[in-house]
Amino acid sequence: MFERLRTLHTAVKDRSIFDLFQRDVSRAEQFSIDTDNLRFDFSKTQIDEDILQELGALCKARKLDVMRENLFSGALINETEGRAALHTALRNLDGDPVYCDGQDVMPEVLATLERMQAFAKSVRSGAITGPGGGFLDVVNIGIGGSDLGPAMAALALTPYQDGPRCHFVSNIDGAHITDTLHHLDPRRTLVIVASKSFTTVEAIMNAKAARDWVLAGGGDPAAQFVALSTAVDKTREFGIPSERVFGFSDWVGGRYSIWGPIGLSLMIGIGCEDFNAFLLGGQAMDRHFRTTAWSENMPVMLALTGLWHHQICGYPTRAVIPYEQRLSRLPAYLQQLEMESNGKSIAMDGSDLTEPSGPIVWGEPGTNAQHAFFQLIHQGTIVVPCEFLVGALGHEKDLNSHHQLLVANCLAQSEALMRGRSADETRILLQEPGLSAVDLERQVRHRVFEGNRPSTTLIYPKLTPYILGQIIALYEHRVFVEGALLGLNSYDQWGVELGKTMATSLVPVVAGEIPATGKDGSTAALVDYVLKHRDV
Ligand SMILES: O=P(O)(O)OC[C@H]1O[C@](O)(CO)[C@@H](O)[C@@H]1O
Repeated sequence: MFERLRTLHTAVKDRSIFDLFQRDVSRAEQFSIDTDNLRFDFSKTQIDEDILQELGALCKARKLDVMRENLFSGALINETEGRAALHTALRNLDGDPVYCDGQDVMPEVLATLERMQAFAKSVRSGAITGPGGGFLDVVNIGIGGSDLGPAMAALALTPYQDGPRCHFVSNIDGAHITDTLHHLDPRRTLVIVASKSFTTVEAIMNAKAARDWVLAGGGDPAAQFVALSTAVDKTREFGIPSERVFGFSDWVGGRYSIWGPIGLSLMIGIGCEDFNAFLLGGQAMDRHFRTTAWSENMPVMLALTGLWHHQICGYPTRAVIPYEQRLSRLPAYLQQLEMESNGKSIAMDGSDLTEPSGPIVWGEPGTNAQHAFFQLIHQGTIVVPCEFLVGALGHEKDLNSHHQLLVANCLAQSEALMRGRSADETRILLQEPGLSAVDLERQVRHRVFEGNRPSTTLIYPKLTPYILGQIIALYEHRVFVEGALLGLNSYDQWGVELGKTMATSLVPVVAGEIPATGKDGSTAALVDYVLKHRDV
């Protein structure tokens, strides 16, 4: 499918990216995309005009415009589950009709949003309280898409946090809920049980533990529990009153759900106005994605740059490095968004995928990452394309020099990765009296940077709710484009099922209730180890 692109890659792979800038003074402008004060710069890559043309031809051949329209218009693009993928409707604040199965989904979306707003306002104002008084803390219990989105965004938007403190419990490891609830007041804590299916064992088990904690502390679960789910019958069984349940439809995928009820903790933390700004940012990116030609379309170019590096150049992973401490959960969020969506080996039509699926995505915030794994990124034998994110301004006005140093570091990394440092340049730096020629040469070899390592930079004015909304929607659409070009379904996740089933069957084995009969030698020996060490 990508033969012509591979031929182009072979032709250009050894040329100097840095030289491309010498030859074309407009390269930075030409290979950057702006929308609504966000800039995506992909000029520090090997992509040139010919490659762009070919990538554009690929979009055309794959009928990306038709598929894009299917996404927005509620077609059942999640074919293996017979569902639409309509998360964009959750931020369609104008309420223009969006039809799914012949029904306009917008009246219900907007009504739920209004209910969420009324509830969030009452919690924030103290009109709704726990038995001990106004809520001081909100604990969101959920995992995967029912955790990563609000947890990532609540941290990202800390400067806007002016409501009760938000906490997130996801792991089945009892340490997570224990350490979270430890300092909280069981009579003044609001517990939000977030689970699309309301069957996920981690969410339900932690919710039960939280309920026990509330009861033991003299609280009242009926007044302190809220559920966010598509499974209203199951929330009822759990004992959560229907007026405290915020439902959504199955056309919202877990990892795309932060825009609706799953975002309730965020809404309570930052307030309705800022949450609205977050939705507006997402909506602005939707409009841009839906209406802009490929060559000027930010999500498309982000996806195509990723496709160029992974599927064509063969770089197995991509590092996401936000120079923004508050985006430290973004890499984890993107790992679910990208790898759960596009980590597939079967195409939509049931055939084997003929091209590599989506890449491994990983990362940490800068500058910390520089002092950890950047050695490998600069001098290792594996090329890791880096995706930098940075804001022109920080929120800490009195620490402006910190921010300048942060930005300088971000720009320095992408420059250093591209330019490298030659042996001659290194030799000059190392010259010192008394250093023998042999020692000098030995040192030089270790200190040379071959450079020519690609990176992109997403730069924004300042991390506001609106900008965060733009960024998250940008990445969502990038996943859609990559999935569409590969011909796979980005909206199911069957690959997470097997491990869940096996865990269920192993519970009585690990509890020592039944023997490990039929298990492989390694699993049986590990169970044996656990049973022997249980009382230590
Ligand atoms: O919201 P739920 O139904 O509890 O699911 C949580 C997460 O589990 C997954 O199904 C994967 O196991 C994710 O797709 C989802 O976000």
